[in-house]
Amino acid sequence: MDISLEDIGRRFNRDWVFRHINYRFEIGQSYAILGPNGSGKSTFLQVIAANLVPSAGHIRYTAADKEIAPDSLYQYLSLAAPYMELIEEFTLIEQIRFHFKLKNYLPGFDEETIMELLSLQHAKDRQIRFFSSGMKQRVKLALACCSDVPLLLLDEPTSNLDQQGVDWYLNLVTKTRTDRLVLVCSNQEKEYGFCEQIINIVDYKLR
Ligand SMILES: Nc1ncnc2c1ncn2[C@@H]1O[C@H](COP(=O)(O)OP(=O)(O)OP(=O)(O)O)[C@@H](O)[C@H]1O
Repeated sequence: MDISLEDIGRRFNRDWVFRHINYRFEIGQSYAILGPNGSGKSTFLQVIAANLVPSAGHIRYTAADKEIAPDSLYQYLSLAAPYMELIEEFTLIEQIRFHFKLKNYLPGFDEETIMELLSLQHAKDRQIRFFSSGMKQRVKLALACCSDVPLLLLDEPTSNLDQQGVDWYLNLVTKTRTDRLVLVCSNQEKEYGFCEQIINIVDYKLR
């Protein structure tokens, strides 16, 4: 999966969040999207995920030399973000089974290994709405990272995680990022230290 940004911009009403971004994201690389609160990181990620259309420019998605239409992109990506909700009424096992009806498991993972990875076997039949915010964050990250898709999008991946959770996330992402394109929106070094490339969204404001 490669993504080419051709002079893209996004505005809300008359305010440009970012403009004139020309960039190429390549498979096998991890990219950190940096910027302070409100600078446009999440908006940028939503545009890349084709959940928002760019207000200017074009995005080209290619996988195995074939162009992918933006409305098919959802099949190629997984996303973990604070604004992405789990299904609160589901039990943990129902949530996992539901997710993996829509996406395949990354090779080497299945229902059992994900449950082990989460260390939540005791909470298998508990509804998600009774989980702590840190437990929910671990579930979101495990579902996203263990899905067999070439594009992995992580927005503030360590939100609600304690130090042990941060180490758990780093271990998970190290195990699962090989041969994929990974984008991490962040303003905390601890969550993007593994990224080979850095993009500052503030470099693309009001130019
Ligand atoms: N749907 C919307 N309508 C209008 N303005 C919006 C909308 N979504 C975001 N914005 C504005 O776009 C700007 C960028 O917001 P965004 O959430 O992308 O920033 P961010 O860098 O991800 O912030 P944070 O680090 O706080 O999550 C902000 O000024 C925000 O108010």
